[in-house]
Amino acid sequence: MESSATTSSKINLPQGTRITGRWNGGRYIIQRLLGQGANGVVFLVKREKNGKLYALKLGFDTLDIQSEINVLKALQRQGRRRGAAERDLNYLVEVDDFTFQGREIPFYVMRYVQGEPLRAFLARRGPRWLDVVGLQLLQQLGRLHNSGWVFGDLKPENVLAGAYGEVELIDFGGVTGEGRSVKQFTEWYDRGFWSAGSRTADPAYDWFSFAVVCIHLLAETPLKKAATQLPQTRSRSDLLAIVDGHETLAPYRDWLKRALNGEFRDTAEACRLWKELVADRFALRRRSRPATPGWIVGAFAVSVTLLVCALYLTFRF
Ligand SMILES: Nc1ncnc2c1ncn2[C@@H]1O[C@H](COP(=O)(O)OP(=O)(O)OP(=O)(O)O)[C@@H](O)[C@H]1O
Repeated sequence: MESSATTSSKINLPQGTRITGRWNGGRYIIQRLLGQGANGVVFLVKREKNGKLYALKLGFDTLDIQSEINVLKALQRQGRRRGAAERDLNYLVEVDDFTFQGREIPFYVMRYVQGEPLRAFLARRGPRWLDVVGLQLLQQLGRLHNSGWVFGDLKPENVLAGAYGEVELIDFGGVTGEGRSVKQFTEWYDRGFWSAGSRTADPAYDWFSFAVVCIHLLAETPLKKAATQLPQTRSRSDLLAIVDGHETLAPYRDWLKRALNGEFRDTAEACRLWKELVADRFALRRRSRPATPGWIVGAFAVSVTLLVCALYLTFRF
């Protein structure tokens, strides 16, 4: 049995602690705790060699963290073969063990993603930003799907959004090869939980989770209610009814229904249709803008400019 003093969930490493890799000798100084999940604890660290900031994840369970590392390595290998952007190839920095109180604790170092969880981001910036972050997220999923992977555990906590709505997926613990059984999932976003299909990894599994993420972000109360029903009465039609019945979801209605029913040809089509709905909404807003008092226009201008920049960047890349 594992001693509780040395499980990484119990490790309370203060700022300034140096983590030295047993095999590669990489040295990292802890700056602060970034977060803690089921599989590990993540610190913001500074690499001694170059003074750069990274995120370092110490694993609670050797097998779980090893499977995460295997996926990240495989993604990197595939990316290299396909000539992926340098930035994507540099996500995983290094893998090693840290000796703490006589025990080896596996860790890996990854790019530090500066951003805030999706829910906090939308709460602060407004729900309209879902247009931008949604597209970015679908594009990221598309890249994974093109390489034969499915993200699996898609939920708002696993998406970090930056100042311009650029998004990054974190926590690759649920990433599963297409055709295999999804490794890690969270009830609400899981197709099986809603008796809406299998837990076999396919791109449609991620579209479904993405749709539930949107419902969660824009219509949380009815989702909560539907999710607490008995398993035998809970179904995909509950989600479709929420999509039909809630005005906040109206702009995304057709798209969400297709996602819940797994009706896209592929993720590229899901992206294209999302782009179209965003463009339609943007055009409609421009046409129907009422005459607004000058001071509101002024106050609003900054956030609109940011949103327009983000839309522009999103469509360009
Ligand atoms: N690359 C990163 N950059 C910045 N913050 C990160 C990064 N990776 C993880 N985090 C932070 O650490 C938290 C925990 O990380 P992660 O989700 O990978 O752990 P986990 O144990 O797999 O979680 P879960 O319980 O969701 O499976 C995240 O919610 C996030 O706030």
